[in-house]
Amino acid sequence: MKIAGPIWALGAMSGTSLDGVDAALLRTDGETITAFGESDYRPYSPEERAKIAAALGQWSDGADVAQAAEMVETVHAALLSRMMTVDLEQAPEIIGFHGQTLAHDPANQRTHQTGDGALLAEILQRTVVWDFRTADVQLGGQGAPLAPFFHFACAKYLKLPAPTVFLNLGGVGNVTYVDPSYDAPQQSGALLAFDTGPANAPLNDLMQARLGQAYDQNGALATQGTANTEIVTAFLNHGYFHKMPPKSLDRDDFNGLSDRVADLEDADAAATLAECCAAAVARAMEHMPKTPAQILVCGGGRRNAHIMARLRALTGLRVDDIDDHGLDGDMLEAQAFAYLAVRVARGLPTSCPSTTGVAANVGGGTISHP
Ligand SMILES: Nc1ncnc2c1ncn2[C@@H]1O[C@H](COP(=O)(O)OP(=O)(O)OP(=O)(O)O)[C@@H](O)[C@H]1O
Ligand SMILES: CC(=O)N[C@H]1[C@@H]2OC[C@@H](O2)[C@@H](O)[C@@H]1O[C@H](C)C(=O)O
Repeated sequence: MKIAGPIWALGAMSGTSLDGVDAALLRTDGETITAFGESDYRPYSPEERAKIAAALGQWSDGADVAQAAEMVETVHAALLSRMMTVDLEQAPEIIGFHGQTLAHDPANQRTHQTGDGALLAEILQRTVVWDFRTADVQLGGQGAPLAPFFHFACAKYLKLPAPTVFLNLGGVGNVTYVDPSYDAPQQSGALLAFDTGPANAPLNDLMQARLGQAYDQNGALATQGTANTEIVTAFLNHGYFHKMPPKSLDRDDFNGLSDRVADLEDADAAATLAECCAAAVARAMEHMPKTPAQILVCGGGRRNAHIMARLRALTGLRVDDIDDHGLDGDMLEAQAFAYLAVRVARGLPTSCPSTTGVAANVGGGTISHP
């Protein structure tokens, strides 16, 4: 498809915290953000979440994966078709569909996002770009994170005057260092991106197992506890923290962490897991090329006041909720896949050596027309 100027694009992301699907409209030419549009969120029911959980870690199309795929496709089809008519002035010409990551193993050049974008193109009668990560891992990259090119565009949109770190606190945490003095994201020095470590996933698992709650609302439980320093120190000795970036994680790479807090009281266990999340981010800051002016936090974890306070204490930096700068911190990932869809359609790169460690710039993504 020919893209001569800015168009409306619709992006959808089903993240590693398994909470639901975000969808957002963005007007862009794949380089500059022209306007942010409507957005919506469709939470997964406990039964739907259980279907994904049953398929996590699987690579082949057995019964669990087939059930998860069908559910992910059905939920996306309903949400995206609603979004396509939410405002006719924002009718999208293209859709970026991430799908749901079930497994991620870049060392063996494989990553698995479930959900069939070709099927969605048929159902929605619109061009769908999907399978964004495979090309990158096949060329030796991490296949993640992919939001960094969009973070670069956001830095330009916000006219940020100095290097800034975008921090996403989802199930897993990831950072993008952006130097906005560069002209394009793929220029050497413009970006450095990688996953920091586990963020909300272990805390969510703890809350679900012990209290039947989806997450520690506002960090209320963690605030009442004391972090166990021995466990945090052992956590920081994990091999992942000794690797140089770019590097990425699977949701369950730190599964053992839950066992380590098994003997702690609820509040102390929550405080320990929150501390691990914040300490991993603080460790990540040691890799930044220059001290950033600020950390702008997006993703649901920015609502955990306890984690935000610990980030400020451990990094000594200004740590802001990105909403305070006029963006919607819940929708950055969905917007990112809208943005990346347009880039793929234009043949522009979506990752580069400093964002995924790939050997050369890559434009990942499969394009399916209806
Ligand atoms: N009010 C809140 N207080 C504390 N934590 C919250 C709050 N709201 C959301 N969260 C946390 O944020 C999580 C959702 O974050 P988000 O939607 O950014 O994750 P995701 O997109 O699934 O993950 P990823 O970025 O890893 O793909 C919830 O599972 C919860 O842990
Ligand atoms: C393999 C995979 O799905 N990774 C996710 C996950 O969730 C957060 C972090 O780990 C990040 O690396 C990535 O998602 C975001 C959207 C990204 O690619 O930028």
